[in-house]
Amino acid sequence: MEDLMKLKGKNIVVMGVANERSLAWGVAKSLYKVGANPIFTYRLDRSFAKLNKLLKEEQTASSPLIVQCDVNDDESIKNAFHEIHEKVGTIHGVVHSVAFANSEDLKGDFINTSRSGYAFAQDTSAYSLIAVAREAKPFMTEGGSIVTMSYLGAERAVPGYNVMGVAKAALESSVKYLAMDLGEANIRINAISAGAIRTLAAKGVGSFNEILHKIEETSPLKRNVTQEEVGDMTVAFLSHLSRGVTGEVVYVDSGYNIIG
Ligand SMILES: CCCCCCc1ccc(Oc2ccc(Oc3cccc(O)n3)cc2)c(O)c1
Repeated sequence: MEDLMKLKGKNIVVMGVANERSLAWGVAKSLYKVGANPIFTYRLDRSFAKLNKLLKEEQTASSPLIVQCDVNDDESIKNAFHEIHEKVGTIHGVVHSVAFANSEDLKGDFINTSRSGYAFAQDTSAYSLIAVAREAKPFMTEGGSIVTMSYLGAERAVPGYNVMGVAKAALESSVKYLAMDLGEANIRINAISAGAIRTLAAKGVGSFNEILHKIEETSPLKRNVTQEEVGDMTVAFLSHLSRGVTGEVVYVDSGYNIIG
């Protein structure tokens, strides 16, 4: 069978697995399906524990590399990518599935967003992609692909999404500016804009349940999307198949975003 994806044995850094519901874990499962070699980064110890448990259940061939990385800290990002390069050599892809905003900034009126809350959401959810791309680039000597996760709230005003929507707008614009810089190194960078999926993070966003129901009623496919569907489209963006695409945002949302 022709190897269309060309991901066998490729080193893909997956950032942001917090538990079995994380989008990043969906990406990891899709990467195992195509024989790639995921390397994981985590922030909190409880994520490290969850990751180890998930990987044991997944019966992965060799025990994968897991590295601590706090995306609010440039030194931590630099050290993480140096350690990854030391251990696996060339990096062929990076999945950035990391974001955070204070819960008080994810409900009520956006106009009441604090200066510090706004800066923290931007730093964690948007600036972190720039820092990750900068630190990964020197080790992506064979070219490659970077994928980040966004949401419709980057483009539309979605009640409750508030400060995270503005952070995702910055993230999606950063994807285009980073595509400009990374292209000459044959590194592509794109965003997946995922439909609402019940993750640990989703618990922090007000009006989440209403949105899930609305997608079932309104979207062309009349259903919500799954972690696996997001994982598969991310792998497509990491693979040879999307080699002509960079600076793009693709919606994996049952088509919800196209409906007026
Ligand atoms: C009202 C919009 C409903 C659909 C929201 C879909 C969604 C779900 C989760 C998303 O990812 C995060 C990540 C961190 C985040 O900040 C959090 C999460 C939990 C607690 C907390 O204090 N902050 C909020 C959303 C995301 O960007 C988008």
